[in-house]
Amino acid sequence: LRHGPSRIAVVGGGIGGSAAAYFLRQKFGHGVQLHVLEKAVVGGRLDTLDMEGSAYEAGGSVIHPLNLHMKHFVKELGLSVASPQGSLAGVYNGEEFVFEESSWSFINLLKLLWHYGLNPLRMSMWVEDILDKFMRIYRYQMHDYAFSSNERLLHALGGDDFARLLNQSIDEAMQKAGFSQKFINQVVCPAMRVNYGQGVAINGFVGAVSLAGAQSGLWSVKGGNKLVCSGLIYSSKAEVIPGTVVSIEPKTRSKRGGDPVKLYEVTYNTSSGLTGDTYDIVVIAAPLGRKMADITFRNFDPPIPEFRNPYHQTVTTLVHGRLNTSFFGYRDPQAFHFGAIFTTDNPKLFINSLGVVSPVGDTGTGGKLPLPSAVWKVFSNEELTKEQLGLLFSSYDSVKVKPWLAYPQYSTPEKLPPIVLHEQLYYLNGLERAASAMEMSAIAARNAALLAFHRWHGHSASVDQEDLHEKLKTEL
Ligand SMILES: Cc1cc2nc3c(=O)[nH]c(=O)nc-3n(C[C@H](O)[C@H](O)[C@H](O)COP(=O)(O)OP(=O)(O)OC[C@H]3O[C@@H](n4cnc5c(N)ncnc54)[C@H](O)[C@@H]3O)c2cc1C
Ligand SMILES: CC(C)=CCC/C(C)=C/CC/C(C)=C/CSC[C@H](N)C(=O)O
Repeated sequence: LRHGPSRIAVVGGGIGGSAAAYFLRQKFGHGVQLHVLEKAVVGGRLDTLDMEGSAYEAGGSVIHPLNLHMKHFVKELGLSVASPQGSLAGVYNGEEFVFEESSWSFINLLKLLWHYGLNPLRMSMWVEDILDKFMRIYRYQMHDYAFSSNERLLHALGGDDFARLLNQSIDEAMQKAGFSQKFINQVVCPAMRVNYGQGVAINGFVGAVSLAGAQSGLWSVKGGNKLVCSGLIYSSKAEVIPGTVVSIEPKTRSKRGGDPVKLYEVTYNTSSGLTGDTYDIVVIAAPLGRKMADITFRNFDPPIPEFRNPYHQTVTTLVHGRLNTSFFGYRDPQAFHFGAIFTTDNPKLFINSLGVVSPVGDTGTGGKLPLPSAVWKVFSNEELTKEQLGLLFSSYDSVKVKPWLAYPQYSTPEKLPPIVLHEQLYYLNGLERAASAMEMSAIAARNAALLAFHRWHGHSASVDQEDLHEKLKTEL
């Protein structure tokens, strides 16, 4: 029997890296030394901004009720759940509201039927069907199965349907499924713009995830979602090493009287200069690319190919102020009841969405009306100018801005990067090119930990099994 590895490095301390540390500890046990190398702060794209003494989610904020890994982490770490406050939504096309939610659910139903016929109901069923297939991952992972590529993982969940979704835009996928263009433009497109800052040209899979992100029952972590990352790293007893990984190189060390040992030399930049360490296994949990985790893979034979990995800028702007309702065509502020404004695709619009937000410590007021002066979260592709802020708000006290390289710039056909970069060198964030969400990184993390474990011990039967859905039907 092969000994376990002595040392494992995880590059990146976001939700992907911290979940990887947690699952690696679970699989490899307490004998292995775990390092999480982080160039900035633990949490990555889960972070808060402070405004007037309270903290607000500025990155990943909402979690789906069926995101079972996130749910498990929160329970395991003893954290609490916060439910976002409900507010009335409107869809603005740059000139007028094309849909206005009512506080009466019956009126809403009639409005939806009047505007879009059965499209909304059919969309719920369409998304539900995709979610049902997606949920198979939990059963596979519970039974310790891993996948060596992102394509195989997705194929094991949704077969050719998921492969097709990656090859066509959400616009094409929904048109083919019989949804009306009016519904796609006025309902589906605004959901893509608020969630991914991109329109309906994004791939059908991320489009479906985005629609799931508009369902009811969404939640977040009381105190901030990033608490999950610090909690997972603490519970995995991993050591956080502050440093920017700049290169990884394979090395072979000869052992007296034994077989040569294969290792990876990881070089990283710290405040006191360049340094390095060697590891048996390395898991990269940060998006690779020139503008991202710019890591050089030295002396690999064959070389590790570079893959195109463009990321999209989303700017989060928090504003404590009074909305200028006349910008949205409401002369009388009293008549303006929306707390969430979504937008259709109009090049003249300089925002993707704006909505009233609560501090992370707050469970929300449960009220439906925005306060006259509230904290608004604005998503835009570019930083808002003073003039633009002046157009949106009649007055404001404070503004906080956080630009992100937030999500992959999606296009079709979507090619997914490899998971296995070398024998014991793994890459998590390729799955983000299918869809970026906290749960996707957690799923990729568990898969990488299982894969590393099975490949280390030569358990080939637990990797890339076909027809798992059928095989597991008879298992408890
Ligand atoms: C504005 C915004 C809103 C979002 N909203 C939601 C939402 O509501 N729900 C949802 O599910 N998802 C949401 N997401 C997406 C979600 O936040 C991400 O999918 C998820 O957080 C990605 O986690 P990760 O750990 O894979 O990557 P990251 O969080 O990017 O973590 C990578 C880490 O690696 C570090 N790093 C990078 N390069 C190096 C290097 N060379 N050496 C060492 N460390 C390095 C980085 O500093 C970072 O901490 C949102 C994202 C943004 C930006
Ligand atoms: C992975 C699955 C099955 C579901 C995830 C659904 C989900 C929570 C999607 C949201 C993804 C996302 C990138 C949202 C960004 S904006 C979020 C929110 N509207 C905000 O205002 O911050």
